[in-house]
Parts: sequence; C-alpha cells; structure tokens
Amino acid sequence: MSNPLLSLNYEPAIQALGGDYYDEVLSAEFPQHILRFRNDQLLPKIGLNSQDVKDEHFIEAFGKFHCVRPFLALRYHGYQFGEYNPYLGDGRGFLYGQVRGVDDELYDFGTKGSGRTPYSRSADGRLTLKGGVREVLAAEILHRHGVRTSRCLSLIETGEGLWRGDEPSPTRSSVMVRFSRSHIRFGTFERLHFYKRPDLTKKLLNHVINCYYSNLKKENISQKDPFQDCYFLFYLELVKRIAKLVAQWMAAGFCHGVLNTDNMSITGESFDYGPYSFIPTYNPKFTAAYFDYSGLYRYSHQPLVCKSNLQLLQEALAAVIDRKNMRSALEKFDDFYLHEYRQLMMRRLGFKKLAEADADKLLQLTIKMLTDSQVGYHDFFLELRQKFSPEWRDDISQIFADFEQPELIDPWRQYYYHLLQTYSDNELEEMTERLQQYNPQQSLIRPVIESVWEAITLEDNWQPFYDLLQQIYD
Ligand SMILES: Nc1ncnc2c1ncn2[C@@H]1O[C@H](COP(=O)(O)OP(=O)(O)OP(=O)(O)O)[C@@H](O)[C@H]1O
Ligand SMILES: [Mg+2]
Repeated sequence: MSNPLLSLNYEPAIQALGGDYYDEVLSAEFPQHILRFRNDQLLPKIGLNSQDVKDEHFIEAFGKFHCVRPFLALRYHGYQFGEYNPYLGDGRGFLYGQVRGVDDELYDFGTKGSGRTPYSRSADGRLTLKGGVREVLAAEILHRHGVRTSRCLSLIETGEGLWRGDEPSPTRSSVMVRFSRSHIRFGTFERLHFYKRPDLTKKLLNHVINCYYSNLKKENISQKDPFQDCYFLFYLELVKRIAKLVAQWMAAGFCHGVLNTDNMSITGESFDYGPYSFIPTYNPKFTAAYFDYSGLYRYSHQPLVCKSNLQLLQEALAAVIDRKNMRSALEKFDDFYLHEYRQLMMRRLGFKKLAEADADKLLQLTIKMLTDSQVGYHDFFLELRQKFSPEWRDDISQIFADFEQPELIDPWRQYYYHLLQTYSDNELEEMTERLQQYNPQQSLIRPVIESVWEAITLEDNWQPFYDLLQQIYD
C-alpha cells in the first residue's frame, strides 16, 4: 500500500519563489526509528483518515525521509536578546513540504532535528528526545488553551547519543515534524533588509499576503497594484494577531522563554517551544530560560517584547510599507492586547459580557489575590472550575470557603459575589460551562513534565507521557 503521507498533493509554494530564500539540503540518516508520537488530530485537517496512516508510514516519511522532493533549509536572521545575529537559518531543520488543508489554507511540514545544514555552525543539527517531548506537550496544551499555535505531527526517536550542556549527557535523540501555518519568521525579512534586497522583500511579502492574509486582498483590490492597498493593512493585522497571541500566552500563564525575532512567525502563530515554562504561581519576574540572565523575556515582559519585535520589523518592511502608517498601526498594540487579555481572563473567571469597568476591577483583584496568596496559577482556575456553584450567587460564604488564607481572597470574593447578583439561573449554568471550556484540567508546570520525562529516561516507560496527553485533551 502506498504511503498516504508521501502521496499528499505537495505544493512547492516557497520553492516557487526561487533560491534566494533557502538552501536545498539532505536529511541525516539515523541508526534507529521509533515512533513516539503521532498526532492523529491533525490528519483530518490534511484530508487523511488516521486509520489509513500506519506507524510505518510516519517512519518512512518523517524518520527515514524517503522522498524525492528537495528539502529546503530556510534562510533567516534575527535579533537575539537584543543583538542582531546574521548567522542563523534552519540549522537543524528544513521545510519538508507544504500542503493545502481541507480548509483550503496552506500548511507547512517543518522538521526539527533532521541533520546539519549550512546554518548549523558548530552544532550537530539534532534535537534531544527531551526537547521533542517538551515541544509536543507545549503545543498540545497551548492548543487546548485556545492559543493559535503550531503543533507536532510526529516525534521519532532516532537512537543517537547527544551531548548537551543543559541535559545529563549523552542524552537520547529525536526528529520532529511540525505542522504550522508557515515557517517564515520576522527574521526572514530582517535578513533581506540586511542584504538590502527590497525586491526580495516585496516578493516575499506578496507571497505572505497571498497565502496568509488573503482576506485583505479580496477586500482591497486596486487596479494598478493589487497589493499596494494591502501592505499597511497587512502590518495592522499582524500587530493585531501578535497582540492577541501574547494575550493568549499571558492568560494561559505561559512564558515562551526565547522571544527572539527568529522565533516570531509572520503569520502570528506561536512556535518553537524550547526552554518555555508555565508559571507555577503569578510572578511577573518569572523567567523561563536559564540563560536569560537579565530576565529580558520574563513572563510580564512578553507583551512589551513582542511589541518591540514588531517595531524592529518595521525597519525590514520599510522598503515596501510606509513607515508612518506602520508607526500608527503599532500604536494600537496596547489596546488590542488589553482588550484580548481582559476578555480571556474574564472567560477563565466564567464571565462573557461584563462592562469594561467591572472587568478591569475583577482583573485587578484577581491578579492581586494571585500575587499575594501565591496560590498555584493553574490550581486557582481549576478549583474555580470545580467548585463553582450557582449557589454562590445566594451565599457568599460558599465562595472558596476553604481558601487557606481567607483574608487574601476576601476582596476578590466580595466582588465576585457582587457580580453574580444580576445573573439568572441560566446564565449561571452558562458560567459553569464556560469555566470548563476555558480552564483545562491539566497543567504543564515543570514538575509535571519532569515526572513524565523521569519515567522515560529511567524506565523507558512512555505510559505517563501518553496519559498526560490524554489528560490534556480531556
Ligand atoms: N543542535 C543544533 N544544531 C544546529 N543548529 C542549531 C541547533 N540548535 C539550534 N540551532 C540553530 O540555532 C538557531 C536558534 O535556535 P532556536 O533554538 O531558536 O531554533 P530551533 O529551536 O532550532 O528551531 P525552530 O525555531 O524552528 O523551532 C537556529 O538557527 C537553529 O537552527
Ligand atoms: Mg528557533
């Protein structure tokens, strides 16, 4: 039987742009291929039935890379911790192929850990198995939180021993295939600016608008240049998407860890889950990456950093888009962000339509209570989901009745009670449903990941990993 993953109708959209944007590369050959994760939820999105795709098919396509298509290591630069780095690019991955989803949108299969490329510098082109496991888990839980994220399609253990400074070594190896809207990064444009190629910038931007912002084009066709009216709208839409994305991270309690411009997608999708961490308790200074010595990418800095990355991008896009227009678009970032963050936090608290002043007050009291009490960030929302009862409207003493430090929750409790007063029985029922939808059962704080990894590394026991994935979906 032919391999459904190999017989997909691959569209060479990036390849069609020409060789200025990539290098053709080969995959590494691995001593072993053990499929550790396959994402059956993604297969229907590309028109495949999971029963038709066997484990061997994943291994053949995404472990052994039996395929004649050229694999493309994409070229990019980026600002890393504030410093411009012109030595980046896909150093351990490539664009495997692009496919049209059943929703008619274009998707990328991108690898991670598939071998050395011209951009590997002195590194090995590999991904540790732990790194792969962490990325699979982050993407799935962020998806559960409603974050616009890339997801892993497969993770295959590859039987090599890797040496890493941040893992006991030798450590096990893997290769991952990521399913995303696009692997075009802010840094892809920054590189074109660095080489002073406005022609290539414009060509790539037109491609991005065509594929990922096509609604703008339909609404704004002008006679002379069909893109001319879209450029500013594209940047405005990107500002909106990034503001929304960072609000989604903040509400989920997610700290990405490495918000360099090479890790920011031009489609506004979230990706690259390396040293990320979910905050255990509400702490603005929480920093995920051990090498982030100054705390530049700490939890509370994320909106600011994303805004400043958007500002840096203006430099690269100025060859095509009017600077003044981009500046005025970016001025809207804070409003977009606050609007989204407020709304998401209200949903986690069970509310849908609160007046802005009420929402702001409840948000402020929630953050104060979470900060002062240092109750688990995830635990608080999960307990709210589990304990919430329509009876809270009529009896304030039932609201978080057994909270350990009652004086710290009291102002929050009073206000929450006050807000419930106008709610009908029906509305309270809807709140119960909303609390379930927006507050997942499962958390992904570090000890949770470490315990899954411990079972894998000590006993080669993968059951806790599969159980955790199941709990994420529940
Ligand atoms: N083990 C490695 N071998 C070769 N290059 C590497 C390795 N680890 C990181 N790099 C390169 O270092 C740069 C920054 O790495 P970073 O961790 O942000 O990206 P990545 O995780 O490899 O990939 P992606 O951003 O696609 O998730 C990239 O150019 C990346 O390709
Ligand atoms: Mg990266």
